Amino acid sequence: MIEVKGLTKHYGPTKAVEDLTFTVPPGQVTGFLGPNGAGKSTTMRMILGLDRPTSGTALIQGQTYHDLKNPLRTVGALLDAKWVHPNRSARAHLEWMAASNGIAKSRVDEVLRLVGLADVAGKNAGGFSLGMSQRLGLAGALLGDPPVLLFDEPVNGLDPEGILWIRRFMQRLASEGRTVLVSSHLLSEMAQTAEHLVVIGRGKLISDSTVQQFIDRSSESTVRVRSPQLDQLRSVLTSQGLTVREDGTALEGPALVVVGSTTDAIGQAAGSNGITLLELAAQRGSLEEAFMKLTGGDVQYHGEGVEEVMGGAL
Ligand SMILES: Nc1ncnc2c1ncn2[C@@H]1O[C@H](COP(=O)(O)OP(=O)(O)OP(=O)(O)O)[C@@H](O)[C@H]1O
Repeated sequence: MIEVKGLTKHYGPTKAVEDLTFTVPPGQVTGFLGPNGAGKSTTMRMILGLDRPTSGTALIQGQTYHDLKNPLRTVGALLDAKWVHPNRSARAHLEWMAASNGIAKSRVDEVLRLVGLADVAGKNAGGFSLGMSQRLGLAGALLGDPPVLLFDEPVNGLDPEGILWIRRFMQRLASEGRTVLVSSHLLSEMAQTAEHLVVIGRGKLISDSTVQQFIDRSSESTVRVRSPQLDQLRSVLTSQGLTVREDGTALEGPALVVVGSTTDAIGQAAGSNGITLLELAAQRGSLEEAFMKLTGGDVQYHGEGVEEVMGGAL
């Protein structure tokens, strides 16, 4: 379990992380989501004792990182896959890590097998593709068989096969009862990977819920309706207290968009008032819209490029 309480980090005038409080429970993948510059890496670095908080605390299994007696046996992390020594083989790299942390050499072959690198264990890690480097990073994180794992943007730059592999691997680690925190700026990716979602923007907590709750709460459900008696239908619906908008995008003729109702309720209301319906369709806001709506005001890089940053991300 990871417990973050009032965590704050200021770099001069930059408030990278501001009073963050959330808990990462074991047994499920928790997505840590936010646009670029939201403060995800800074938060993870503070959890791992690599950055000192301005205030607040981050506990791993009830202790700060610095108080852990056997850090590698308690928490594993994948922050930057390319930090391995370029002239070392994958096995030599892991053996060096194991030796400096009092971990048995036999564990090295175990983790190489776990991440599917057993066949290339003797090859220079410097020549590894990004996907293989990520696997080696994972092997390093798993050396101490830790109950807590942190991954910072692990699928960045990977091909679809690599993404699928990492996603399944994280889910497997969680199903073994481990605490898995994985950061991403991709809501669509997190929706397929995580069960629990902590969303931040500009260093502040925006949402802490299940992925489904986040989607349900933030993406607006509407019903689109067409009728030859549109004015009559509008007054019936507004008299029931519903919010009704014109649908300007309709090619087939005028249509209404009704907020906060269901196709059943609207169909009944139309029927009991003798109104003919030509179309009655439930519409769900997309995940992308939900994320934009919630973090839109919190995107750090306004102005030029924001379309690219967000559009490319989602
Ligand atoms: N060492 C530092 N010195 C000054 N400012 C920093 C430092 N590290 C991070 N920041 C600033 O803190 C903010 C949060 O950065 P951080 O890297 O944690 O965000 P992030 O959500 O991980 O984004 P990304 O996905 O782009 O890495 C940004 O404004 C960043 O410029």
